[in-house]
Amino acid sequence: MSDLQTREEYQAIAASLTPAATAFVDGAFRPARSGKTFASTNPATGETLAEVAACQAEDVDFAVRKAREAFDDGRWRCKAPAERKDILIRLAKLLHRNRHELAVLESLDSGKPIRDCATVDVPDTINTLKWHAEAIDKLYDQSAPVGEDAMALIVREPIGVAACVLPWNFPLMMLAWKIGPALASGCSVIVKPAEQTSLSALRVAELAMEAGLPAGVLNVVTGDGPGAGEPLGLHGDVDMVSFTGSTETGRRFLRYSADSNLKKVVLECGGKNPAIVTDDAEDLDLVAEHVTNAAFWNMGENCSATSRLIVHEAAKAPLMERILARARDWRTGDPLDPANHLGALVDRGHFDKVCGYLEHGRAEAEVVLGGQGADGYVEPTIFDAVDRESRLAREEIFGPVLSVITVRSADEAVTIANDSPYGLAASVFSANGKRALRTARAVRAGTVTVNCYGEGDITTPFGGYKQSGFGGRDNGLQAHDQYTELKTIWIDLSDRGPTDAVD
Ligand SMILES: NC(=O)C1=CN([C@@H]2O[C@H](COP(=O)(O)OP(=O)(O)OC[C@H]3O[C@@H](n4cnc5c(N)ncnc54)[C@H](OP(=O)(O)O)[C@@H]3O)[C@@H](O)[C@H]2O)C=CC1
Ligand SMILES: CCCCCC/C=C/C(=O)O
Repeated sequence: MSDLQTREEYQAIAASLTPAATAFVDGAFRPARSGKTFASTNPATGETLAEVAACQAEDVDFAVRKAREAFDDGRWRCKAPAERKDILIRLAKLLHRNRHELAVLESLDSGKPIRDCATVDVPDTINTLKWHAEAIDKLYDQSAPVGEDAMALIVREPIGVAACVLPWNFPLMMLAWKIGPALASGCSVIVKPAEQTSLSALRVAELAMEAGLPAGVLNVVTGDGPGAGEPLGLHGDVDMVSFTGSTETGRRFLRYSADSNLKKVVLECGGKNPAIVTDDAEDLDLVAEHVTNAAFWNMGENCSATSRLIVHEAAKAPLMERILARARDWRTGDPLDPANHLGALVDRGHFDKVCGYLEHGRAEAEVVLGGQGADGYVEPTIFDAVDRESRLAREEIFGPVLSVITVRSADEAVTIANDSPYGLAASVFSANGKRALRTARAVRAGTVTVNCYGEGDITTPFGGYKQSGFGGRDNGLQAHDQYTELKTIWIDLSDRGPTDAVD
């Protein structure tokens, strides 16, 4: 049964909110030392939701010190695994109890439609934390096959202080994708939310304390990239950074690491994700449903959104007819109205950027749907006859914009799909199983879905090839690799005495 409330109920929740807006460090809300703040606004109305602490290097330094103390004295990492599991499960339960409030906070702060916040973002956040919590006391270390005269243990240890730098498109979900495995691994964590969307992370940190997480283990430093993100990236006592955002900023984190302590860096960056539809694709209604969802869900503000439809000329006309029919049904408007599929884009700067692409597309390609933005909203837009070399075909737009490229063979489709600096996600639609799988293997992307579109789920690793990703994966048990080091402990079991020679 749907957990959705009515628009009026969501409005009442919104009116009752007084979101915390300072940093959260060592178990307490704290303003930035400078006293500076910045406004967090509701992109749908322009209204200021909160004045958020603008943390800078000195605040970051304090947070790192507190996170390090918490790590070193073992208040979290040395707890019995079952006890850590219980605390994180308590947190998941608290999130569930506060799910409507969290969904509204997320929608107000980001412009995302409440229907998605309530049915995808918040449930996925809860499930992610629960899943990693459940794993804590079920993961075993290993012993290497080194023979009778020794025993070699391969043990996982938490890496230390982990910095999680978040984007604004899935503030809660990306928080959970990172703090879930980081806390499960025993790390201390410092979260840097995107400046547009700090509020839900602060609420989660507060609820984590209520769940029993020791002070200093989960900290949130609010602020912008240069003010708070850069000092985190450059800090000599941060052991790793897990980043989701643009490829350009991801590159900066590699430089920060090189210029400081060679901290581990894991990047989940942009995408220009193709959906390949071959001439033998069957059930075009289903294909249309997947493509529409993949392109326009979350206003296309999704690194794994389908932004290129690469379709065989034989399947194109009937498919486009079906996609258009569906996309026309997607309503855009007030994010707090559960009837709307698309809300507002995250802020004016991003809206202007997407509108720049629309203007370019109107001049370079054929508009078959939408093509205009107004007052912070962009309706589903489809451009046909897109030149594969054009900006529409190559650049990440991060809006509800689908570019259609027509091909004459599956090989041509794969060549175009791979002709991108990105390699995050792709989908292939073909009724011929062999061809579908061959194509899936030929596309260079971290996730390829066959005859469907999806992001996978918590059990499957998520990340990209090429400039879409670096250094590791979110989700799945593989996510724990980000936040752990492997240690080999070698024990001599031989009869050799201490004076026996070793060759
Ligand atoms: N892969 C993905 O999921 C995402 C991709 N993008 C893409 O990136 C484009 C730009 O969006 P934008 O918000 O600027 O994304 P960014 O990659 O710049 O932001 C992601 C995170 O990095 C932080 N950051 C920004 N600059 C720096 C810096 N110099 N040093 C350290 N940290 C920094 C941001 O902080 P702050 O925002 O507070 O400045 C935010 O927390 C979008 O249009 C979209 O194409 C955006 C978001 C997510
Ligand atoms: C229902 C799962 C949606 C996952 C979206 C993942 C996107 C990540 C990103 O844009 O960074």
